[in-house]
Amino acid sequence: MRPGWEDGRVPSPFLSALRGDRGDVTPIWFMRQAGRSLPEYRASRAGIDMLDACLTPELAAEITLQPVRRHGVDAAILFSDIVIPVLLAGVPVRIVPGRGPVLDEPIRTASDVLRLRPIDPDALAPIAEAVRLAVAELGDTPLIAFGGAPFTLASYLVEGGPSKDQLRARSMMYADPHAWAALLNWCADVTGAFLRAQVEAGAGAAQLFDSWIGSLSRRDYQRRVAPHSKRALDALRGLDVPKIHFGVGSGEVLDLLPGLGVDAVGVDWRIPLDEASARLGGGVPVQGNIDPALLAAPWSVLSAHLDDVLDRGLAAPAHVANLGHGVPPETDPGVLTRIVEHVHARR
Ligand SMILES: Cc1c2[nH]c(c1CCC(=O)O)Cc1[nH]c(c(CCC(=O)O)c1C)Cc1[nH]c(c(CCC(=O)O)c1C)Cc1[nH]c(c(C)c1CCC(=O)O)C2
Repeated sequence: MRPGWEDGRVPSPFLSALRGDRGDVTPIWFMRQAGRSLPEYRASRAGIDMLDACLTPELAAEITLQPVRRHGVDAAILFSDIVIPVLLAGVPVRIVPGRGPVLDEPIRTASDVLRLRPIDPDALAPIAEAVRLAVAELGDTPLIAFGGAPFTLASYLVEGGPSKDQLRARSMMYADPHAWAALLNWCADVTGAFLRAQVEAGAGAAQLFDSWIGSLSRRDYQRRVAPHSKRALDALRGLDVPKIHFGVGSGEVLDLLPGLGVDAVGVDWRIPLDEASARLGGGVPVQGNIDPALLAAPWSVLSAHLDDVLDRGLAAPAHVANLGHGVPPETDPGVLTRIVEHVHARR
């Protein structure tokens, strides 16, 4: 009998791929699959603030399930946000539609950092409950836990909102290295607690998102950021789930990422997967890297791109198909369903 079949459950192609086993079918899910591209999401969210929705377990679970029902993807990802643990640790943050997380009082000085408090584990109860509700409905489809990497979180905290090149955050790294290290440790600990709560409640895999990693030099990433990302992932110590690192613009640091202790690496659209796999040393499962810009292209153009991504993904031990970044809100959801069918039909 094949391992994993003993208990009568079908082994998940997604979890197998993260462990390095290439099955008959390439698994697929989409970053930001739960969101504005879905009419059922817009209906569920009508009149409800984004962060309130994340903290309402029944609603968060329902939104988590929507893309699985509609597209037949191989994994769900919890409907939540990277700033939820920041909010639950008592830092006022809101999400401005069309912009992203905003803080009216950014964290910029050593004394701002000193005022940050650890997260109270009880505050994570609504997250754990949302995970339990979603997992109960998902059956054999695994749920992905996620968190924001310390650098991406710190960038929002220091800048007070989204920024072009994270200059203020990168300046703090040199202007006050001690405050910087303390801030990144705090971010690692809150995001680590968020990840751990999701996995303890039943998530089957975990992904760390470092959306702003591409603004860092290799040297700064290695010395002043990567140890904190590792600290966040180390919060999952003792829990047997595969871990994925995803960063936007991470090409120059790709080879450093397996050193964080992850099982698989997500790749954005900028470098082809065969090149990414070579940079990773050839032994690491990859995830990605359909260019979101092609979602609006004619199907012949998009499907040729999908085939190219799948062919190049063969260079790695295993491949989880995904976009190179999140689903744009204006995406036609029918295109996403068609991509899932196309990827699943290829052998
Ligand atoms: C940087 C970042 C954030 N949040 C996240 C990241 C890392 C990944 C990335 O780079 O995209 C992570 C995130 N945010 C959300 C998820 C849910 C799971 C999923 O992928 O489906 C995940 C994994 C829901 C969300 N998070 C957000 C939405 C949109 C809220 C809405 O519908 O109004 C969703 C579905 C809000 C949000 N939150 C954030 C931004 C930039 C925005 C977009 C603001 C906007 O364009 O309106 C911060």
